Amino acid sequence: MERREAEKPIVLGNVTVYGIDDLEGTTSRLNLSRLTLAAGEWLTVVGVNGSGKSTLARLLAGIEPERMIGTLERGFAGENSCPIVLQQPKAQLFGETPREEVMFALEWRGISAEHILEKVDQALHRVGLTALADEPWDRLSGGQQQLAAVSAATECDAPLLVLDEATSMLDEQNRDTVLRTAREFHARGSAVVWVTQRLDELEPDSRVVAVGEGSIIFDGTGREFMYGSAGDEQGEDGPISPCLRAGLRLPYLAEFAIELRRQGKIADPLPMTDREWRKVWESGGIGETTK
Ligand SMILES: Nc1ncnc2c1ncn2[C@@H]1O[C@H](COP(=O)(O)OP(=O)(O)OP(=O)(O)O)[C@@H](O)[C@H]1O
Repeated sequence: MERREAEKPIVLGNVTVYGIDDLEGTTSRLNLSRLTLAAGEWLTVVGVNGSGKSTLARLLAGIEPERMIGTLERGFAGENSCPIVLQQPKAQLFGETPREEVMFALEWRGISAEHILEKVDQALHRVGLTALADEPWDRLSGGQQQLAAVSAATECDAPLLVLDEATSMLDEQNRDTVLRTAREFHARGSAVVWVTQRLDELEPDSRVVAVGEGSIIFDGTGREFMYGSAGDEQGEDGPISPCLRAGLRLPYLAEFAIELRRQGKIADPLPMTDREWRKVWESGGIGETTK
């Protein structure tokens, strides 16, 4: 790909994705006027069940549904569709076992035969699947299949990786492993689309898009999504949280931060991370807390 093309964003313009029989009707699965994704960006997509997250994630990965109108410029992602980890991993697995799955990914990446076996072992070890490497899929749990799919997808050398609720079947430890693996992939310069229902996975300064009833209802930082900003509709206690507008429940600690702000005990920017909360406790919970 030419250098200039590799720097262009993905752009979705005036996109509507229709449901099964309603191309002539008024309902749609997704309807947005414009959304861009820059090379190397990390984008978290949130929203309630059925809001359109997966439809959006697939589009960003380059998988165009049949009943779609609008434009999809692939920019830095190029013409090929990108690796995507689906909520139900079994639908996407090519190989018969975790080892085969990762091996195919490495072959696709063009890794030479002499290095492949060692790299497959390392990849499976990273996600804790060494002992299950040669087991057929029906002897693995849904979560273990999800780990194999993540392991294969992150071994690819792609400009974009899409993970659609890739931790939905995982316990806390494996969820951390997958999040870390995705962050390492991102640190190598690729863009990542991370679809989640778990608001504790949001980073304060990272971009979040919220989807509601097929529309983009928020596009800003994680902190703005949680706590609102000056430009948002104001309630009695400050800005109304876009998280609530998206129909999602605020995490307990976020509710607590808003209550402390209401009581005048802490000020914006409200804390989100463990480190920021620690500063609140250390400062006695009053005044400028997160800077
Ligand atoms: N293949 C399809 N054909 C027609 N409609 C579909 C198809 N897949 C999904 N839908 C509908 O499109 C809407 C958005 O679905 P989508 O899977 O994008 O939502 P989601 O936010 O990812 O949901 P969840 O969190 O439950 O996975 C839903 O109303 C769903 O019923």
